Amino acid sequence: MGLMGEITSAWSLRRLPSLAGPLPSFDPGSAPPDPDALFDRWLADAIAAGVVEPHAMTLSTVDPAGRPSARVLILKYLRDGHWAFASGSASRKGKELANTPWAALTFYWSALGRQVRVRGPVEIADAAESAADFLARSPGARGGGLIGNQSEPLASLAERDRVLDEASARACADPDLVAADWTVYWVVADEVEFWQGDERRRHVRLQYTRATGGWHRQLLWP
Ligand SMILES: Cc1cc2nc3c(=O)[nH]c(=O)nc-3n(C[C@H](O)[C@H](O)[C@H](O)COP(=O)(O)O)c2cc1C
Repeated sequence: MGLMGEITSAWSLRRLPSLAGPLPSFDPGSAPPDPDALFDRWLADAIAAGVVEPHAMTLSTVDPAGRPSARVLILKYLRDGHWAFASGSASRKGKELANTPWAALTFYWSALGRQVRVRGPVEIADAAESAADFLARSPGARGGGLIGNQSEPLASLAERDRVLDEASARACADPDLVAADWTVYWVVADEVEFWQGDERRRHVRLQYTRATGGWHRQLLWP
């Protein structure tokens, strides 16, 4: 092991507070029967608490050997237990999902001490839905998507800027141009867990699992 950084030393890390609060309480008895409704309520609370990018979430996927990788993405849609994000299918995540169409999503809103975990199989939206999502993006974001080589090695930042400028100009010139590999992915949740942290470590975990005709609710040990 090399020299440790001052802040990343075990001593310093232990001194950084976590779940210090004050944190809101969560009464699982008042939770709605449907996890989408509870997520909607918690997202509204996160926005009201001033959480920056409350719709950012960690997407976890696995490679063919079962090795996980994770990265942050934006939640694009939530409909009827289906959670969507958008990305290029040629990216690392796209390749991993093509091989193993399962994913986990994790939200964390530190101001509220709340975490939401979602897991399920992944379905690919039809081409029209992915195209509509792409066309709703800003010209700059469409330019990035048009390049279509996310996760590939890059020679230099100058090359990034040159190719991005050229692609953004194409996106501006043709507002109907759609990136060939742009894909909306739907995680069909079979599990959604709501975790409310507590300063005295009396955390509340409420897990919803998909059951025939609705959702089963279960408390879990924290
Ligand atoms: C706040 C935030 C939002 C992001 N949103 C997206 C997104 O919606 N789609 C996307 O493809 N990448 C997004 N990224 C970039 C990803 O984290 C990641 O770098 C990229 O998708 C490549 O991942 P991969 O190589 O595992 O495929 C976002 C990053 C951050 C920090």
